[in-house]
Amino acid sequence: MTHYADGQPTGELTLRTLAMPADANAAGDIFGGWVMAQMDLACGIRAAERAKGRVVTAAVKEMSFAKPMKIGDTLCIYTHVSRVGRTSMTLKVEAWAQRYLTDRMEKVTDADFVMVALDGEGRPKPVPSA
Ligand SMILES: CC(=O)SCCNC(=O)CCNC(=O)[C@H](O)C(C)(C)COP(=O)(O)OP(=O)(O)OC[C@H]1O[C@@H](n2cnc3c(N)ncnc32)[C@H](O)[C@@H]1OP(=O)(O)O
Repeated sequence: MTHYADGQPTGELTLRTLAMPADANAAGDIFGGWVMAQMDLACGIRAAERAKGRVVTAAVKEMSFAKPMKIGDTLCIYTHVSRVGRTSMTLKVEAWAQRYLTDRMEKVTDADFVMVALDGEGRPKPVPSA
């Protein structure tokens, strides 16, 4: 049974992937930029589904890393669309590490991402009603 060390994740599980040696420094710690990139990918998936079309990342709000991610951990990204504006969507994003070969889940970081719906020419367009 999965053991969550930092409360329960918020939102839907949107992306899972494995942290590999190429994503780490010499000490085996995973680069923060790699974790951020996976969070961005998850937001792209979730926001495009909500917008029913092309989206782009407009802003990432404050982010700090509470715990390290290590080679072999499975990164689990949870997303929740917390606000829909005219053309923008705010997503609450949480990154959790499932520790290597265990059922222990620890929260690594979280942030708010602002995604904007775009038309074919790359201009902001209204997000359709759900
Ligand atoms: C540089 C890179 O490659 S970063 C990686 C990928 N990201 C990008 O390429 C995005 C580059 N940026 C852009 O294309 C543009 O700035 C856009 C599309 C995000 C916004 O275009 P703008 O002409 O500023 O559009 P506009 O002012 O109408 O804003 C659109 C929406 O985004 C919101 N928004 C724009 N910038 C921000 C921001 N920094 N923080 C929060 N919301 C923002 C606006 O509030 C608006 O929301 P609403 O329609 O729900 O009220």
